[in-house]
Amino acid sequence: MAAGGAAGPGGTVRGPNGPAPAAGAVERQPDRAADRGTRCRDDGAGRAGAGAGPGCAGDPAADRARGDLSVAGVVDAECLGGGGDPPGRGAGGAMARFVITGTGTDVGKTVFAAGLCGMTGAAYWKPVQSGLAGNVPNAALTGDAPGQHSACTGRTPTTRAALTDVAQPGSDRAEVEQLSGAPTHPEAVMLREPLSPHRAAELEGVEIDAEALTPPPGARLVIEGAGGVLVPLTRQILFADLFARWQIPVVLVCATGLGTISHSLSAIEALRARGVPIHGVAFAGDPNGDNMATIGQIGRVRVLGRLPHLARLDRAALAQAMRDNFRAEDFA
Ligand SMILES: Nc1ncnc2c1ncn2[C@@H]1O[C@H](COP(=O)(O)OP(=O)(O)OP(=O)(O)O)[C@@H](O)[C@H]1O
Ligand SMILES: C[C@H](N)[C@@H](CCCCCC(=O)O)NC(=O)O
Ligand SMILES: [Mg+2]
Repeated sequence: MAAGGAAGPGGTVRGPNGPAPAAGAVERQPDRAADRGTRCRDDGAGRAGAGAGPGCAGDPAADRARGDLSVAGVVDAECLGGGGDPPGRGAGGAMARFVITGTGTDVGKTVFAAGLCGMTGAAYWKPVQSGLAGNVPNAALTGDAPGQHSACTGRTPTTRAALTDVAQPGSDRAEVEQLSGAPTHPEAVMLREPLSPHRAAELEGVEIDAEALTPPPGARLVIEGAGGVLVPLTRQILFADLFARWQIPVVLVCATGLGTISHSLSAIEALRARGVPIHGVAFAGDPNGDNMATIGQIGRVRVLGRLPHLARLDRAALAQAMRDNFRAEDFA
């Protein structure tokens, strides 16, 4: 069975209030820093100097908007002459399409994607979802042979979940609808086991046709990958390869705590090696100004903000946290 294609049956998009309008196409984006004229001077001490433009450390409004970033002296890529990757803004500001990827699974991509959809009015699409049988990784399910897998799960290998215009409980799509009310596109591929898509697909006898995975139309779109940047879709094609083909700017969601520097810089290198445009990094987790600054500086990426852990995660709290910690104009 081959699986793939744009946004499921008919390329439809649904929200709580019914189908949303769809228009537009993917296009390569011009340089945003030049567009905004916001490159900043670095004073040599890792902090933007006087005259820093909006969006750079040293700009009081930007610092306020980014919460603790200014405290640690974060210098974003624009300030260091980095951040030269193509941005998420198209000619005339008409297009705002972003891929949300991350350093790994469970880093907070779906929650950030929901927040971004809520903040910008974008629609959401997750092309490939694995783990509908329970989004909890289970080492016992990673056996090589389908027979072993079957024995571990105590049932015969599943068939691919039916594509539906209604978000499936437990899917990232359902979580985004709940947390944002955004219109969502059906997944192109849904797989039951909480495994890398290539393996979940093999266990179900599904052949993922990566060539056929084409983003749905729409000027405002947030696309979420599965797991981290080098997760295999098939044994030949990784998510980063797909992003390179699409040339849609990615936002890399990174943790803030110990271990994130190497994970984040590795992901950035992998994306750059494939020519994937990086829009910036969105952090998720507790404050850690130096980790964020270090990743921004060494990775030459724009630091877009940090989404804190929310004790009560609901639509209102997420919308408020996005307003407090990110700037909508950075995603315009
Ligand atoms: N800011 C936050 N506040 C509270 N809980 C959060 C926050 N961000 C993420 N979580 C929780 O952490 C878990 C993992 O987050 P999330 O589902 O967004 O990860 P993910 O990167 O999308 O993973 P996957 O690779 O499976 O798509 C979820 O239970 C989610 O509700
Ligand atoms: C099961 C997870 N939740 C996720 C897939 C994560 C794959 C991680 C593979 C790896 O890096 O080892 N699926 C998904 O986002 O649809
Ligand atoms: Mg997710």
